Amino acid sequence: METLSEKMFERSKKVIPGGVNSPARAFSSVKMEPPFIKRGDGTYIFDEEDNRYIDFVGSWGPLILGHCDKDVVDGLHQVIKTGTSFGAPTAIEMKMAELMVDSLPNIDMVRMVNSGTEATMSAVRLAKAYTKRNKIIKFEGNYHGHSEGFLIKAGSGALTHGVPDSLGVPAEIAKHTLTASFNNLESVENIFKANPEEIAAVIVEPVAGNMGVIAMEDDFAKGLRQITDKYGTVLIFDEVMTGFRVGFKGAHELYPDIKPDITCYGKIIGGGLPVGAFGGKQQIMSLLAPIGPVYQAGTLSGNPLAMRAGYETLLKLRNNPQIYDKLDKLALRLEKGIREAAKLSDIDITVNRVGGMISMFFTDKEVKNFEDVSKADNEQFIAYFKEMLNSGVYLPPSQFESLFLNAKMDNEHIDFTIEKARDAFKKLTR
Ligand SMILES: Cc1ncc(COP(=O)(O)O)c(C=O)c1O
Ligand SMILES: N[C@H](C=O)CCC(=O)O
Repeated sequence: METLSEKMFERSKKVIPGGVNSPARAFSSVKMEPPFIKRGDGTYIFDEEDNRYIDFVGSWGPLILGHCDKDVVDGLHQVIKTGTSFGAPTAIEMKMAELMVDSLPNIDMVRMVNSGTEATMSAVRLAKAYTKRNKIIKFEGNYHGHSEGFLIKAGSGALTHGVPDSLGVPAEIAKHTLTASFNNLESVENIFKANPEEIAAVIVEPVAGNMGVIAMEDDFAKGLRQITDKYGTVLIFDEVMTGFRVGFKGAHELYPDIKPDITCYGKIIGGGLPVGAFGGKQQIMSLLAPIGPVYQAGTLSGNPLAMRAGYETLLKLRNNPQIYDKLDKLALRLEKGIREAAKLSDIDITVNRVGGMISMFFTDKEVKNFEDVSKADNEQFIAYFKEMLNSGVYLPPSQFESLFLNAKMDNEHIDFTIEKARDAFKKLTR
């Protein structure tokens, strides 16, 4: 018999391309149909049939406090009674910007937008204006949203669905995006040598999460700063995923000596509502309209609901730094448990982890860049994913994505997941 989710998917597909509003959630990557999610509660989500899953997707990163955190929900209730949007300056935008500027090194000013895509797109425009150059360097397998200049050898859904170069991106635009290999400084140096006066920005996910989790190696990070300084190029950290996730100060905590010129945010800073932001040095940010010549705008930018949800989330994270220790410990427990479980069944896996971000590749090789990622066995992943889902563990439907732990999780959730992984691995070997 057809499930409610199957019925809804059929219905949605008639009116929404592919039945989804973002390809990553279509589940075609794992050759199945997605459950429709009805509600969330703490660490769990429930589908239309009321099946309960431990949620390791967390809306793809924003829900570090889990679903329906009381402070976030209370804050939203207060806001909603007083109006949802004004298209005018508000106190909560000011407080949110102050909180970010006070908390984060390297951010003198910040501009709010509505998505990570808008943040990275605007950051690059700013870098191009600042340097009066047209080209950027991005890394193979890194994902910076879906604006034209970024859909070149991109990660996430673009990678999972095998369309790294989207149709509709004109060659004249694509030619300004040069791609280098992550954790391979030589590949960056070669591009600079060939285009010494042309590179406006290098944009990087400091901990890549969109080809699975891969951290920048220290020398690579240092080298990026040195080479961008040498050529007068803007260094952009895309912390849409890692911001307030791998530590309260995001990647700044992992690479304290590397000071990016612009940093992009999204996900966690909206507490589950649509948001993005980019910030950096005053001399660069001052180029933005209305004080400067770089136009950037948004009807709903800084809207009170997203700002309040984000503000409550950041306040809670700032006031409870033990959350990060907890996430780290839980993720370590998961990492060890998964490794042991795979070993029991002689399954080759490599687990990469940074704090509460973790991913697992079906390969026995070290995974340091996109080339390594592409050697992982996808058929095995698909079989594993299905087993886990059927056992009540909701993982991202691609091994090229990160799992996200949340603050409502505890050892019990992790041990349950490990037990289910052990069963799944056993079935893979049969
Ligand atoms: C690192 C990174 N940058 C940018 C984006 C784009 O953000 P959004 O989906 O909010 O447009 C994402 C996620 O989608 C991301 O993970
Ligand atoms: N990997 C993407 C963002 O981090 C997944 C979210 C999406 O594009 O729907």
